[in-house]
Amino acid sequence: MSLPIIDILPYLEDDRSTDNEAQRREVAAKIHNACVDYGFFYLNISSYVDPQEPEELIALARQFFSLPQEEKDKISLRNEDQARGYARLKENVTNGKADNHEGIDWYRPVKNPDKTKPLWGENQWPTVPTFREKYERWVNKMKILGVIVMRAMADGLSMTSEEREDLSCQVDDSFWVMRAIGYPPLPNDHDGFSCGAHKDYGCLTFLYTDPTPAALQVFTHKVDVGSDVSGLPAEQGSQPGSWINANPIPGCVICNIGEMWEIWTNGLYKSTLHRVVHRSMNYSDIRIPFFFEPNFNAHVKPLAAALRIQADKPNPDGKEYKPVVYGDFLLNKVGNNFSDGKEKY
Ligand SMILES: O=C(O)CCC(=O)C(=O)O
Ligand SMILES: [Fe+2]
Repeated sequence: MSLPIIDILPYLEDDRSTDNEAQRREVAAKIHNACVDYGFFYLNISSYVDPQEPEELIALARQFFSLPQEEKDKISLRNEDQARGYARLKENVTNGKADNHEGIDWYRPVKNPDKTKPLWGENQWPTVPTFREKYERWVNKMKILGVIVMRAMADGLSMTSEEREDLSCQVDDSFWVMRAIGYPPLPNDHDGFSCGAHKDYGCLTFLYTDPTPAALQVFTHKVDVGSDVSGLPAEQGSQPGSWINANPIPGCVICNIGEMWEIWTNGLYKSTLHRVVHRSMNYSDIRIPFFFEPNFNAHVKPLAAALRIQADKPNPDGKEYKPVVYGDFLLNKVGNNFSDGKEKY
């Protein structure tokens, strides 16, 4: 069983011929179905980026992670707002357990930075030559891709042009996050995870990775797919379903939706649990997710278009989704992610 593969090409083209319209409708429908069924899909972006470009980013991150610890600590997030910068191995915590990874996070720059305020500091960059310019170029491309995929998703929900405009105003100044992660292999007798099961909290994640297989695992509610993952703790509580591997596919990023999409669609699209287990190899697995998020002050609430769909087919779990301001939701989340918890704020 593999997640759907969707080529974004028709949404990149400027021509609005009848052919292109039909292709766009097909892409929008595929994304809609993937979001209802899995909350995850492969997005083929080979006509949007040169495949060499993300490979260079992986090589640059590998170069940084192989530096001596004290070099890496020079850009520690502890110098800044506790979020922007380098986090050592096991400094990040998911579900109360230390993750077996190190990483660097960069967020959308803010006006009047103040590192005493959560998330409001400045980004820190490795001195590895060309690192910053190449990552910044990728961030710009992924931001544009985010807007393009949002347009396709609005079409997939049959939104009116006014509704589309209203949604695009919630993401036109995305409070994005770029992350480079290094996962050293888990020791064979280790019962934990490289990154514990979690949902992403924002809007859209575009994940590019080195070719290491069997690292990212995705939880699917479908019970009729044989799980290709065994011998690990359940982590999903009592929910029925299976964990499946999401191996990298050349030319694609792995795309998943975060909790904001769950609210926008009143639970029609589910933000999906995923986790990383990297073992049995003798090298670090390098992975570079980009998180396309709503604006910091976006008011996120169930969209009329999703409620129209649900009028025919109500949300089976009957849960009521409450509106949130994205920035407030984010501040609450990041406070929970590091070893010393909320106290640092
Ligand atoms: O490294 C991966 O494959 C996934 C990382 C991830 O889920 C995250 O950073 O939110
Ligand atoms: Fe994630």
